[in-house]
Amino acid sequence: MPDSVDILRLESLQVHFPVQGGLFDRVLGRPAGAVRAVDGIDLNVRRGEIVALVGESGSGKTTVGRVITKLAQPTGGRLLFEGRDMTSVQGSSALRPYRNRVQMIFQDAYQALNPRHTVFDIVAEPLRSLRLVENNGQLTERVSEALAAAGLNPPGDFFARFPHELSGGQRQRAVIAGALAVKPELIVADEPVSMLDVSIRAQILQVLVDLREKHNMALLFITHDLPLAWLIANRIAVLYLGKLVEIGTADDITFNPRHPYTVALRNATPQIGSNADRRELPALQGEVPSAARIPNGCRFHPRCPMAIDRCRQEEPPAVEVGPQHLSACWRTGEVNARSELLRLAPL
Ligand SMILES: Nc1ncnc2c1ncn2[C@@H]1O[C@H](COP(=O)(O)OP(=O)(O)OP(=O)(O)O)[C@@H](O)[C@H]1O
Repeated sequence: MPDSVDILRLESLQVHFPVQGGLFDRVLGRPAGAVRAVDGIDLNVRRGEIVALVGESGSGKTTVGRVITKLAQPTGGRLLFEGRDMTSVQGSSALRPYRNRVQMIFQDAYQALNPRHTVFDIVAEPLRSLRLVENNGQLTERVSEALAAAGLNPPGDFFARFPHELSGGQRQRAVIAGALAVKPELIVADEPVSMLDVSIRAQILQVLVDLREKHNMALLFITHDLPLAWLIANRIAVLYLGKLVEIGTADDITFNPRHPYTVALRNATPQIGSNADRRELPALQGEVPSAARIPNGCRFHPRCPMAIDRCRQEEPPAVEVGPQHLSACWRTGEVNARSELLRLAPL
């Protein structure tokens, strides 16, 4: 079970990318805009906890992961690791201790692996560059340990292989081994199984769950797939256009959602629950609006069947709707009550 101690904390985190205005904007003196990829997020991850960050494409999930792993710099807010403010720490030597403790696993294992390096060199690379081993004996030991923990057994059989000699599942295991080699305390995994066959997904997820159980490692699991999030996570945070609209335990988010967007996401995945148990909200339709043009008021209102005038004008704050459960919706009480309105108003 996760500790009560936060290993990671995001406070009002913001990442805005400037966009160049068009010719007309410049002629008319209109200010250049911004893509508000991450627009004020508060989130904590406890030691030994798996938190899933769920949202549609373009909601800002990867950008959050890149900020946590210091691959992107926030434009506002704070990133705290074990209470220490890491927001403005930069430069490879200043970041070395942090990189020993926080690692990222990317979605596309093929791209993440250098095709000209052997599996041994791929897994050894962070150990060498972060100067975590003193001699070759130690290096071989740590590489073997990481390969075994990622399920590549016996490890020695994989040392001399190149990425093209591995199956898709083995490649993702090699990527995981590279992240594990440094024995991190937090891993950010960005859609780590979305490119794998269904039959292999469960095995890879099991590797991640085992790490939490054996090493009390924390995991931020980024996915667009709510059932997958429910399967693996202790808590789920639902992201919509750069803002968290709901956070709660995996069971609450999946079976007792209190935000219309979460209900719609859930209804878009027929494998959850029985038909009788599903909320009578039609599946989510329409595209996520651009993060360069975020609607006023509640950003979900143009797609929300429950929207009222207030939703078009005022942004709802996240309010507590149960233990460890927050929802940012003016009508959250009615979402819970399975109102007639949900049934009547089509998306
Ligand atoms: N470097 C950048 N410059 C400008 N806009 C960017 C940049 N990186 C991301 N964005 C924009 O920020 C928004 C969030 O992108 P992000 O990749 O974080 O979303 P995501 O939820 O991970 O999507 P996906 O699941 O498709 O990867 C998108 O509108 C994206 O186009």
